[in-house]
Amino acid sequence: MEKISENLDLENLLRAYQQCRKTKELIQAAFESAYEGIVITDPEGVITMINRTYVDFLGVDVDEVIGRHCTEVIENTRMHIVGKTGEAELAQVQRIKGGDMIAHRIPILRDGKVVAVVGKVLFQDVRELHALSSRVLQLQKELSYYKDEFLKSQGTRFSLNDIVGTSSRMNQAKEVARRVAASDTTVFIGGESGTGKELFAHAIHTHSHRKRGPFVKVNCAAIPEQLMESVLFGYEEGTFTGAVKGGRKGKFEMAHRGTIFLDEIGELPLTMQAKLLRVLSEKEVETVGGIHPVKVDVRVIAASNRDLEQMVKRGQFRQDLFHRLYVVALHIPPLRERREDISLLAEHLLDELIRETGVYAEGIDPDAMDALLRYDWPGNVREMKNVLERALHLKEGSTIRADHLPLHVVGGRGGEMQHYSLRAAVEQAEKNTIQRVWRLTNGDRERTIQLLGISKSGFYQKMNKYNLLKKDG
Ligand SMILES: Nc1ncnc2c1ncn2[C@@H]1O[C@H](COP(=O)(O)OP(=O)(O)OP(=O)(O)O)[C@@H](O)[C@H]1O
Repeated sequence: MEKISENLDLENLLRAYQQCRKTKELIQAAFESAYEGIVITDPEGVITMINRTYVDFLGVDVDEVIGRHCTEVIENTRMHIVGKTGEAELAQVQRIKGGDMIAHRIPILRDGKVVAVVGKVLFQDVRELHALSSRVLQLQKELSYYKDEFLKSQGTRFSLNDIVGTSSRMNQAKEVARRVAASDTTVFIGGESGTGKELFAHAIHTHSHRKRGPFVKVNCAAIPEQLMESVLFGYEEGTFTGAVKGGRKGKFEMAHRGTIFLDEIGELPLTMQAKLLRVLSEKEVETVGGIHPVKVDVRVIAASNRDLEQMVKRGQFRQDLFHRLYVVALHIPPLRERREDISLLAEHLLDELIRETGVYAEGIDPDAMDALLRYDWPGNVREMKNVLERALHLKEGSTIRADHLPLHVVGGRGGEMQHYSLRAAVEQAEKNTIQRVWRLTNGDRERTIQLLGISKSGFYQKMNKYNLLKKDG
């Protein structure tokens, strides 16, 4: 009986020993293959183990260093100190072989007493850490750049907050846009050219539940009639000469789970209007040359600066499509009907232009602002942006002045129709030129007369006429 239990004990012991050996081998392998340098000492600092990474780095042999005190092998080590204090030292900078290392020193405690100290050199040099962290920063920058580009390509760049304007008409339009954004209704945006219809379409998409989906813009006026169907609905491979291999997705499919913005919808030919109506009612598209219709989940926003109602009356626009599109109609008022927004817009656009062009301007002087406020802006916000861009490049000083603005903008003062008068335009040009040369020569009369190529008497006559002597002389 005793013999049997002795055998069993021995067998258990053997199994436990084998298990221990296996574990030790695993630990050894992990220890040796570690990228960091690892050293283990006893509480006094005598090295008991050291891995290959560390000895290779130190340029010593393992056998040479085992049993030696850590201070004899490793510069600036504190393993023996941690052995005494029993307190871990983490992420400490330790200079070894002329480089700054990051070191961890961890005491191993048993029954409250230090039995060993494990030291780890995490990076071979702090510079590596710096390099790594600057690489991470670089990658973060790249990531945010690509995120931004992605959002731009998805068209989700503008929100209602980016639409400048605090006039009651503009606030009303923004409020309607905010309300319709939440639903999936088709929206028609009307308004003169350059009033910000596209901006509103973007903002509605951004405020809708489709914001993570694509925003696809189609300029109906820019697509040749014969290509329109394949551009909007796509085509199958081999449908026509020049067709891309594998076919091509149409704009509707591209906008799946997002928004399609049909700009200048008034320019859509009648044949295409019928096809568009079908897509809107069936929610599926038929690709050119395709057999089966494709289901699409798309919200439609359409815009036009033309009076669609009039077009319906004249038989140029389908009545049924008109009603489909006019579920909600949003009208963006022209700038001349919300003059309160002009100065805010001008300042906003100038800031935007400074960022875009890199040309700096301090601001717009009161005279120039006065001209902007009086002008009728037939081209609306887009025209204002063009006028300011031109002024930004023309200006010699730091602010935008009236004489940097086009004649028809400045000439608009003092009467609605004045800018149509040739005499007024010529006079304005004369005045601007004299003023500019006068400033350029710092008020040097002789030089001004010479540069303008006029007589002395002619000069005084014009200076008086335009009231320039009192102002500048
Ligand atoms: N309220 C606004 N705030 C800031 N920028 C604006 C505003 N309205 C228009 N813009 C800017 O003016 C320019 C023209 O706007 P947008 O293209 O949206 O006009 P649109 O009505 O769609 O013109 P079109 O009918 O010619 O297509 C753009 O650069 C746009 O960013």
